[in-house]
Amino acid sequence: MINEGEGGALVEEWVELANGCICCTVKHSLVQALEQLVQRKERLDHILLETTGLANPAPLASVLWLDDQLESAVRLDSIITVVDAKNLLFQIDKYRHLSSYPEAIHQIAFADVVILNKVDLVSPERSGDSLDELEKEIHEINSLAHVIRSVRCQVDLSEVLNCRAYDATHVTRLEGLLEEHQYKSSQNLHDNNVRTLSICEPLAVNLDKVRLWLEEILWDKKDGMDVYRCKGVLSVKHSDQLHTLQAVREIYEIVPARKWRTEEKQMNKIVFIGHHLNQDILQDSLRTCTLATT
Ligand SMILES: Nc1nc2c(ncn2[C@@H]2O[C@H](COP(=O)(O)OP(=O)(O)OP(=O)(O)O)[C@@H](O)[C@H]2O)c(=O)[nH]1
Repeated sequence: MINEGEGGALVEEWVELANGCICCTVKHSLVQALEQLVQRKERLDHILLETTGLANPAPLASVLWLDDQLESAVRLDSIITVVDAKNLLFQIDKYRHLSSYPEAIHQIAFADVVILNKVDLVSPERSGDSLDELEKEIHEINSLAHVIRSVRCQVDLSEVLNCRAYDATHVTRLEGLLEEHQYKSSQNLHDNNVRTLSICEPLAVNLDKVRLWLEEILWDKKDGMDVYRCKGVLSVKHSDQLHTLQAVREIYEIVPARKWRTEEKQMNKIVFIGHHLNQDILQDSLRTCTLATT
């Protein structure tokens, strides 16, 4: 980190972490280092953490999100993935018939914002290579991601900072995402691809049952399903509150966010991003959470 010291001199400061990749071995010391940094600075607006191009964002996202729940001074705002528009299709095509996925796919799947960069290198005339096609590919993996096209990553900062993507009480944004998802996802991929799908249930659910249901999916990988992220709104029995649901890998959070409005149709709507997702199993098993406890 480079700062202005006394008399305008530039001062370099280092926070040293034990040798290791921040996405796995040193994640806890990273959080401590971030907290120290915040305490030492008078004013720090944002921290941008750039991982290596081969990092899987999941462990880091989980640990920062968890830390946020522990009321740390540092909170996870959003995951931003920069995609090379020239090479994206090549990367995606490589995995189509494989059972494992390159990190490029994980990084799109976990992203809240995707910066589709180097758009100047994509020719709009070539069929199958247009920017719309690229956006469609991204949304088939993750229809909740906000895609911004750019050249040399020149983007409006308001689109990438203060997104509050993990803020359970920021319901307006979440509802907007769930609404947009309907138009973006084509739902025509095979079940074993990394993709987004959504389920709806009009009847109110039993909260304890939903927790067990979710834990079976996220922790036990019910029927081989592997969920990366999950977002949704819940209509909970005996509650006048709209509840929000968020999950990153095994960690999830369900919180009351606001009162249902009288004109609103109360329902459960949940979007899953992951692979081997089975819409029928998810839909049917959620329905059992609406039944009375026996
Ligand atoms: N035409 C064009 N070139 C770009 C754009 N963005 C970056 N470049 C060039 O692409 C080359 C590689 O840069 P990046 O893709 O940013 O490199 P990177 O993968 O982030 O590299 P590391 O940070 O070292 O991992 C450089 O020569 C950049 O000038 C863009 O939008 N359009």
